[in-house]
Amino acid sequence: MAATVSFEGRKPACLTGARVMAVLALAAWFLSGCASTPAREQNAFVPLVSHMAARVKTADQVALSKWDSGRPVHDPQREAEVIAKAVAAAPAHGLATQDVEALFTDQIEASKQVQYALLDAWKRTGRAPAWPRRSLSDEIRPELDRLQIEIMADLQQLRPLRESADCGALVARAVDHVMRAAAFEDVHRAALDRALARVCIGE
Ligand SMILES: O=C(O)C(=O)C[C@]1(C(=O)O)C=C[C@@H](O)C=C1
Repeated sequence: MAATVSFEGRKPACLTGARVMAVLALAAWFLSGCASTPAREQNAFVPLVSHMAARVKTADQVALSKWDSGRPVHDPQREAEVIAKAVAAAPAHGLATQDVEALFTDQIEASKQVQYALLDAWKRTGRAPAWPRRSLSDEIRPELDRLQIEIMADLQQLRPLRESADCGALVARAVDHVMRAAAFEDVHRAALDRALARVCIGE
């Protein structure tokens, strides 16, 4: 006869009420992401990550315009303009100029990462997608300028949280949220990580 395990006469320890409560509490803590972060702050980084993700995605259009024009990805003059504009706006947003310079250097690097990846892929197949064309100077760069203003405003709001111990977890949570909505490809996801590299301070 097969041996059976009987609990007769004693309640299995794992089913006691106190233990169930403890497991549920632990699960709630785990699912909430960061136990010490108030609920209203759980999605605090979503606007910043959304705007940075939109900037990353705009690199598709930049790459296409460069494919058509043959202009190089790296445009040092434009980069200097982007950084100078952000640095000039830093004091009004309560941000340190070095911080803003680092953050927008990262945004530019993320854009170049996408551009090089797409242009290389298009070179390999010998053609670029048939997306509608947009003017770099009249449409795409003004859009990047608008996103820059949004990102600066987001950074102003997030000043204390960027220094908190929960920053990394909150950014990761926001990335998950934005990625679910945006259906990004791997190239954009990797570039977004690059863009976010120096968002958390003092980790
Ligand atoms: O405006 C361009 O030409 C871009 O490629 C965009 C961008 C940026 O991210 O702002 C990225 C790389 C260039 O070196 C300059 C600027």
